[in-house]
Amino acid sequence: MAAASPPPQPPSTSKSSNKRGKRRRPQQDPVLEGIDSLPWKSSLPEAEEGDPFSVFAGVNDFEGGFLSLEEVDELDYGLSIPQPEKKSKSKKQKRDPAADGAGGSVEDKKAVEKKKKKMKKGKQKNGKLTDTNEPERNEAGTVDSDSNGDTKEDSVDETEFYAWNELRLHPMLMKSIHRLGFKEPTRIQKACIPAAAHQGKDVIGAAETGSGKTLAFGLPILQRLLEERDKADKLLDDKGDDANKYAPTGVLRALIITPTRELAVQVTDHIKEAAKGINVRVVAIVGGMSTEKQERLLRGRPEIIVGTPGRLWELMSGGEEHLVELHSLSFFVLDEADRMIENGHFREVQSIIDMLPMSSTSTIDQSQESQSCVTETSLQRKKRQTFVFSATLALSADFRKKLKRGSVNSKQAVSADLNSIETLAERAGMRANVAIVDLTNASVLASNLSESFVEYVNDNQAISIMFDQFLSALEFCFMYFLVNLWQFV
Ligand SMILES: Nc1ncnc2c1ncn2[C@@H]1O[C@H](COP(=O)(O)OP(=O)(O)OP(=O)(O)O)[C@@H](O)[C@H]1O
Repeated sequence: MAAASPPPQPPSTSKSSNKRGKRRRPQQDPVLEGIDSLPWKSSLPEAEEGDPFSVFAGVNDFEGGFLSLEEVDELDYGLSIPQPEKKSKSKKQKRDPAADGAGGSVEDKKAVEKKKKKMKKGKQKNGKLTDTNEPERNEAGTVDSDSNGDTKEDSVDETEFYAWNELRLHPMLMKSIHRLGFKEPTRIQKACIPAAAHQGKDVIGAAETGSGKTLAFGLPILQRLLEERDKADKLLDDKGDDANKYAPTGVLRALIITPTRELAVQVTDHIKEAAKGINVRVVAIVGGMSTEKQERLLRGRPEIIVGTPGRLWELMSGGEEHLVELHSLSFFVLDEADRMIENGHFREVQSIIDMLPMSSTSTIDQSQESQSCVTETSLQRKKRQTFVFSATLALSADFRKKLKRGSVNSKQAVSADLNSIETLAERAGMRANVAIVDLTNASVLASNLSESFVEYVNDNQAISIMFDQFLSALEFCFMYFLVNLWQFV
């Protein structure tokens, strides 16, 4: 018997990294030889002998290694793969310049600038109100907000923004507005912000799509968080650590529900833009994204969450800690409430609302109903504001009366008719002194009609015309009577 030939030895790896990418193939196959002759580059770092990383990366052409089998989501798992220091010039130039950000060559930076300008132009063409400094999205569809956000403030002429003065927004928010280049508040913002931010009222706001509703509720939320921080800072000397309770951190402060994923991401980005430079975390929780990733985001304990009803309810009913600790929730917002109802999200929204801590009288019932929800005092409940925004609105004449009766009573009363914005508002515990701002075409038309009627009645000339017409009619009747007198006789 012939002696068994020794197993083929793997080639040395220390000589050339270029060899790594090549698999050994039968030399006689010309096609494969051609493929092998291509200038393959290794996607993995060169393995050193004795390097424990080699186990994963593979030390040679035969072993492969785990990491060569699949793409590793570096961002998700926090795994950083060391890159070889040397990079060929041609590879650099091929990279997407927009992905490079701050680093990169001068050419790259120029390309980024060009791309940004192009994007801005495209957006402005889309009409409606335009955001002059709209941020770029990251791979998750949200905006990377940096901590300073100071881009344009230095060159801002503040007098151009005087229209915002009457809204008395926090200086940090005014900085954001300067940066965004919004010279004046939109009508819905002008009407809603004073009631929501300074009078602490609930708000029902209705205005057409693209009218600036997001900031109409977004700015009051940020305003309150900033005011609380200022207060806590002032009290720090007197009260020490106790001052922190005026500005609780690490708890959910605002829950915003939107009917679609796209809208949730859009609202998140918009609020993030306004919150740039303010240490407030805003996170989108929507269907279609990995649950693990969202759970990770929630572990960061963001103050503001924008989400779609389905995914939010899935996490809440599963007892997700950050989402069920609602004792410090100060804002509950239903955005595009009309679409929420149309899209058949009613049950989920209703379930979420039922998790919210309610009035002091119902606190016990409520805590029994929703197992994992932390209860609160009536004082805290008073502090929660409810905002309902919509593009259309139809409220019944006795809406305020219904609210006065209270959400606890109405809970049973409305259960039969679930399908209306009113019902959602009532159920969410909206207060009777709610500010109702209806700027929809229907309401504008109605008010215009009544105005013209009032004008007509008050106008002397119009009255005299009516009187003349009345006399002519009387005259006509009299003549008719005379002409036909013989018949009467
Ligand atoms: N005061 C303002 N001045 C100029 N542009 C503004 C102002 N407020 C908001 N915008 C811009 O107007 C656009 C529309 O705003 P927003 O998305 O809030 O409207 P919306 O009423 O919520 O619309 P939708 O019903 O589609 O959600 C956005 O690009 C936003 O950046």
